[in-house]
Amino acid sequence: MLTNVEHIGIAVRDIQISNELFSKLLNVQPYKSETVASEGVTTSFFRVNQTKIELLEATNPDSPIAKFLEKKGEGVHHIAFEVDDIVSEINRLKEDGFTVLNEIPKLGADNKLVCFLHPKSTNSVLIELCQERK
Ligand SMILES: CC[C@H](C(=O)O)C(=O)SCCNC(=O)CCNC(=O)[C@H](O)C(C)(C)COP(=O)(O)OP(=O)(O)OC[C@H]1O[C@@H](n2cnc3c(N)ncnc32)[C@H](O)[C@@H]1OP(=O)(O)O
Ligand SMILES: [Co+2]
Repeated sequence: MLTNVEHIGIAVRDIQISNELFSKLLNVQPYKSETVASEGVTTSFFRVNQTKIELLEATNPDSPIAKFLEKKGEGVHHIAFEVDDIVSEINRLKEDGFTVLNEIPKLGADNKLVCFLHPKSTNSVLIELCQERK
């Protein structure tokens, strides 16, 4: 079951500049900055009531964020949903015809296990599923 929008991922060129912009916009400071080497990203997280904004800067040219920036520029990159049981959600979504990019959940930021659905199977919106790591 997808329970809520866990975060909205936004691709940015310079996370320091964007941290300042979003701190002003949201009137709150980021509560965390974290590099996820396996994804080639540095992130910062802002809490906005029950959801979060995740800013993402590429740490190398092969990063998905670098490719996204090249192709589409800065902007909304993905929507992440919280799930109670990521493995059963992966199985359900596969059965329902969605393309799961990593069938084995991987370590995400902010103490989550994550997977992604290919945008080609979700009306061109990159979807991430996140389960809190126990
Ligand atoms: C895990 C840490 C953190 C967290 O929250 O915990 C993160 O969120 S990390 C976020 C970065 N990691 C990822 O995005 C992993 C999943 N993404 C991928 O595997 C790729 O980026 C993929 C498959 C979505 C796209 O790969 P690539 O860019 O190499 O392929 P194409 O250029 O051929 O794109 C295929 C097709 O998809 C469109 N596209 C690409 N990215 C997006 C996007 N973010 N939203 C919507 N659509 C996207 C791209 O334009 C192509 O469409 P086409 O019509 O052919 O142009
Ligand atoms: Co994310």
